[in-house]
Amino acid sequence: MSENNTGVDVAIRRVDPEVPIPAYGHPGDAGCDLVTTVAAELEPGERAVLPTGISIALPEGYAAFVHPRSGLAARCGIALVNAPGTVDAGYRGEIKVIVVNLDPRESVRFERFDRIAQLVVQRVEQVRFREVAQLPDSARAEGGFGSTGGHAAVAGSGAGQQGGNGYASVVSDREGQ
Ligand SMILES: O=c1ccn([C@H]2C[C@H](O)[C@@H](COP(=O)(O)OP(=O)(O)OP(=O)(O)O)O2)c(=O)[nH]1
Ligand SMILES: [Mg+2]
Repeated sequence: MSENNTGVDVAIRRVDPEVPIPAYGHPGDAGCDLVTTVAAELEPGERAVLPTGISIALPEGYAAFVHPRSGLAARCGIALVNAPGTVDAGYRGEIKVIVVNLDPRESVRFERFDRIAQLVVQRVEQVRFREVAQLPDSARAEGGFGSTGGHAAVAGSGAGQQGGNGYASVVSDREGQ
């Protein structure tokens, strides 16, 4: 593990006194790994909220994002339900990681202090929304959701209700949830 002598100071408190302070694996890495402080076994399709043993105080104008680890995703099918999880600058609680086992057959076991996710700290802006009757023109305009083409075929996508872009559309009437 390399020392991080540059960058932004972030106050960290160990909720679990034995947890290692997160560190960047290599100079220039974007994320530092988070561990679980509890052992857990996830059956296929099961999810869990795992504690990391740390809380932090980010400076205003920053947020931290809890990202998946690609090795766990590729080897075991572990994903984060809410990826990337957002840690607000004002949050002083313990950072938690919402993992899910997407492997259709194998269960996955984590031991205490296994690395389960990575934390990426970034500057963020708060904006002022200024309502207008018409938005300024742009090259993309309202194109989205595959408008540039070249996407993979979806098996069975011929059936069901289709939007103008060829994707089945799911319309929810559950507003404001
Ligand atoms: O993966 C995550 C996501 C969030 N949090 C913490 C930090 C964050 O500041 C707080 C709230 O997260 P979020 O805003 O995503 O959740 P919410 O469901 O909107 O809760 P709230 O109403 O408290 O904002 O929970 C985590 O520890 N891990
Ligand atoms: Mg929120």
